[in-house]
Amino acid sequence: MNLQHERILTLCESLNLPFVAQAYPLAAQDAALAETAYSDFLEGLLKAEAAGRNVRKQTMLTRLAGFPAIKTLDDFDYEFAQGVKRSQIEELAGLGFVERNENVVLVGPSGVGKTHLAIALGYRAAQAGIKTRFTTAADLLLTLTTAHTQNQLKSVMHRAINSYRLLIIDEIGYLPMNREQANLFFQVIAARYEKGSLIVTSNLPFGQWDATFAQDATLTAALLDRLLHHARIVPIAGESYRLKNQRAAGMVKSKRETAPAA
Ligand SMILES: Nc1ncnc2c1ncn2[C@@H]1O[C@H](COP(=O)(O)OP(=O)(O)OP(=O)(O)O)[C@@H](O)[C@H]1O
Repeated sequence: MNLQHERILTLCESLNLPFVAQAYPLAAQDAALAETAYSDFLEGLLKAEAAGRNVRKQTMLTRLAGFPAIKTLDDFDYEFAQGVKRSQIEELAGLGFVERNENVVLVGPSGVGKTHLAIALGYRAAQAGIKTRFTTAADLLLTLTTAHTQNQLKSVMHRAINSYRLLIIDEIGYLPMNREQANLFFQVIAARYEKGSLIVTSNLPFGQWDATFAQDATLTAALLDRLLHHARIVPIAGESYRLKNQRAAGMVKSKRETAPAA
């Protein structure tokens, strides 16, 4: 414990300053060579600690979000996605909608980039320090029905739904729900209403949502009312990006080619 280096490392550990501990030997050497002012040296070390903590938090929030893959807005091809306005997506990327507890609804056929955009916005949020969670409608329902049968709905609603500032629910519309599932889903939307942001994706136009929600037109109307009251809707049209290469190689026909002649 006689070496100053060891004493500094011990102090950094007890004061929880891991990034100062990491940065200081080189920073001290550089400062001695450059005859840096003591205050600049200290500021540099504190900046290293702040930057290190920020990266650690971003990594933790990205892991916590449970994205199935990382997709970014830089990877998104706006030329391909029909109807998506770059200006609208860039405005959403500013994350003001999360501050205002508003929702984003991405609607369009399979493969047009709804999940890609939802993840990209969620990733932005996690990078900005916002507690975010990605789930599919099917996984969410499984969690909720299990909690319901185990009489733990309240605590699971808090842990899996309300504790996140941004909740992404992917693929609404692919699985028809029974009445109990539709009720549970309604509770999620109602619990988040004006309290936290949602990004949802669906392949179904809103007029067909009752087909998913147990054919219950009243419940579907109440759900859409809450979801869409403060929402930005992003309609996406066009062909599936997944089949882009096959179409280009002539292995799959485009929608235009398969449409009946007018
Ligand atoms: N405009 C685009 N630019 C770049 N990649 C895209 C674009 N659209 C889709 N992709 C890619 O194509 C694949 C399918 O897209 P995605 O899963 O986002 O589609 P989706 O609309 O959610 O479809 P589904 O309803 O079937 O889930 C992903 O790998 C995604 O990154």
